[in-house]
Amino acid sequence: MNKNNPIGMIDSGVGGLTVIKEAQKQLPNEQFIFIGDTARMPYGPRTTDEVIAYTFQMANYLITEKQIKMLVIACNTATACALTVLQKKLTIPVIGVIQPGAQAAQLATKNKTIGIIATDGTVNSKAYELQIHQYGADTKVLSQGEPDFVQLVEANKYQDHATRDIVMNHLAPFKAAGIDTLILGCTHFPLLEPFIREAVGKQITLIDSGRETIYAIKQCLNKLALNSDIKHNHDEDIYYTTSDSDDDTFKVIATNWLARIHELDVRHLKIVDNGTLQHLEEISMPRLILASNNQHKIIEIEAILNDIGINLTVTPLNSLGDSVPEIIEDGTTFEENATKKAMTIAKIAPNDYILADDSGLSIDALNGEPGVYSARYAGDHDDQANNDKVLNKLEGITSREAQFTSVLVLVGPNKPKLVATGTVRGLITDQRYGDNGFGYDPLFLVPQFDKTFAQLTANEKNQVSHRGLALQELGKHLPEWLKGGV
Ligand SMILES: O=c1[nH]c(=O)c2ncn([C@@H]3O[C@H](COP(=O)(O)OP(=O)(O)OP(=O)(O)O)[C@@H](O)[C@H]3O)c2[nH]1
Ligand SMILES: [Mg+2]
Repeated sequence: MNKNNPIGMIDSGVGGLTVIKEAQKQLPNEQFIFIGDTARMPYGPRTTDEVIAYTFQMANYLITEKQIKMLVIACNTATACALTVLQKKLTIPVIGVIQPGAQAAQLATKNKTIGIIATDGTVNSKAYELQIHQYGADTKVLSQGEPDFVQLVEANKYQDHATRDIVMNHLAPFKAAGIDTLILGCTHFPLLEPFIREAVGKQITLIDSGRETIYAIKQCLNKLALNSDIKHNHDEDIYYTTSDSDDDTFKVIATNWLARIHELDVRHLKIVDNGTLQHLEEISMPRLILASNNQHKIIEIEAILNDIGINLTVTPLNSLGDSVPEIIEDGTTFEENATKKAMTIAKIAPNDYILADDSGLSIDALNGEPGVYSARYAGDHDDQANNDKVLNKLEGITSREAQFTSVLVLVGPNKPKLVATGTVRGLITDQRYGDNGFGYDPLFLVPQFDKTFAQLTANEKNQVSHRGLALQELGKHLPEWLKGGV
């Protein structure tokens, strides 16, 4: 499991945003991908089987499409119904909100009397009681279902005056009940915290289960050495909803509640008949990052991919901005270097496909030189000096045979690396011919055309070049590779 992969978080709707908000504050290095199942909320009145099924669907999407390293169920009802089942079936760690909230409440209570407000589903499951009693069997627990609170928050009425009156009314019994600690046992409820606080009084400790869950996430990351070592900017977090794409209530609440400077990346997931979740654009267009700083190569690769019908959005490396680390090409083979390029970029873009090319010219009479040193044979990417060095070294030598090699390495989320090689044989001329192409192109004569690469059009070069052949080879294995996983 790659520790730089994102953490998935799921909820029935906007409630989990209270957990995300705390997580964004306390875990600056992690990237979060959130799903709010707004199309099927509220979960409170649903059957256990339904909640388990929905929770699995979201978990499956996040695991297969987003390669999450950990799942947080930021919903009390879903935790009560599905946590144990998910923990058994999934291979990644799964964390719920109930145990951390129960533990914090047990630590906070002095008079051993704890109140809980939650959805009916959570209250009926008795999940909090069970947990609380694990830490102290004699603690008195008073639970109250508050399904209306969820609806008020989801309808973006959590700051309304009328909502305040409802909260004051509903929570009045707790004042008389002698509790000293109240668990907000639904992740929607922290949005109502000011009203809840007013209703129960200052002396009562409010436990926000979601906030307590952050400690559990931290502990788990530490224990499994899964802390991301890249500082993810939380503006990269993605928020999915399952309701209609033109319903922007979620975005309004999320923008207001999370108060982030950049516009939130809110996307829509379609629920397909069999319960699978799909993001249509993401399905048709996975991103392919070309891990190369060589613009000539990028242009060639884009043109060839287009030619052979590989329909992916190609992202050049330089569009990733400052986050791209330096890649030291100290391998002894083209494959080693190409792998290094691909893996370095995969670390900063774990959810994308990455294609790297390492290539070079190998001259028979020079024992394969310049080979992996092609880019820096005489001077670093100094084509003029590199060409001169080749011509000088071959002066008086009649054997002019040479070969270009391109080794491509493709990596992708949860995929083994795919390697494809292309080679083209030719002759080194005694002077430069032609102006097209780059690198050693003016010295590399292709017998079939009796022209150097630099005298061929881009299209002609791509038909026979090492890079063109390597990409054709890659294309052959691509459909199978895209289907498979590690
Ligand atoms: O005349 C050429 N026609 C080609 O078609 C070609 N392909 C590779 N080369 C040479 O080999 C080096 C690769 O080195 P290389 O794989 O490290 O690439 P690079 O450093 O240029 O870019 P990057 O992909 O590493 O960012 C390049 O710089 C060139 O000198 C070529 N020369
Ligand atoms: Mg290079």
